[in-house]
Amino acid sequence: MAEKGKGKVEVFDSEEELAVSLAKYTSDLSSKFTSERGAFTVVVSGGSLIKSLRKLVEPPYVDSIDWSKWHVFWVDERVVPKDHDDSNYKLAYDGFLSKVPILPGNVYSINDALSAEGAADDYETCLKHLVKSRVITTSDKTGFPKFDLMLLGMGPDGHIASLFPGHPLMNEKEKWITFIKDSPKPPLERITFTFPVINSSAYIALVVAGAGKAPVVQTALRDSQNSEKLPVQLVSPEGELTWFLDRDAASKL
Ligand SMILES: O=C(O)[C@H](O)[C@@H](O)[C@H](O)[C@H](O)COP(=O)(O)O
Repeated sequence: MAEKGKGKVEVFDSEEELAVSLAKYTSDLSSKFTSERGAFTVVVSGGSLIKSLRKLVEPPYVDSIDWSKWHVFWVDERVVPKDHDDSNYKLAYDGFLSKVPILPGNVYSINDALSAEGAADDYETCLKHLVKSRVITTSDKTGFPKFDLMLLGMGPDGHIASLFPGHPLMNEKEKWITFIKDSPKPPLERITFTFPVINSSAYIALVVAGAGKAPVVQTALRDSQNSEKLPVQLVSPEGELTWFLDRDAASKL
């Protein structure tokens, strides 16, 4: 099922099948970017996405992917110590990163000794260095950093990253990374990529499973008339957008 302007929509009978297909998609893009430019920049969210990446750490992908070329980033991170249960770094490390030979120096986690403002600035500075050294490419169109692949979850309210419905951060046009101190989803303090960076991506996968998200999937993919757009409706990458939905999440389409 293809939806003009809203990306490609893939619906799977189960979350298990979704996870199998997501692993193949990610592995294919890893091969493409690794051979084209010797690096693969991958941005992950927190939440249930990490569990849906579980097939990547199993054969055949665990052995066939050239993990040494991966550079891993977080689209959003909670401002907590890295060993805290709320940390998106810890979630990804425990469920994914600790199981594959990605170089520790290629894992770009938040500086957890800083305030939210400080951590956002520090992360943006880190990205600027990586753009300079061409690990991260730049969009010719927007001048913002262009990541090879963003793997994003979506909340039941339609938020992506830490960009929440109706929040002024949705309108940030200049900063690459910003911070929030009044997140409606706990914990309160987070840093997040902004829309200009998210939408400069070469590939974005929106990974959504479960019946609880069916109403917002319906709004995002069927109802373009609502005047105030949800964050997920503003995801519109320069490159390709693919929705990975399980049957429950797609049940209202
Ligand atoms: O820090 C976070 O909360 C996550 O990074 C967030 O952006 C996540 O992707 C969505 O909230 C969806 O989370 P679920 O998949 O768990 O609903």
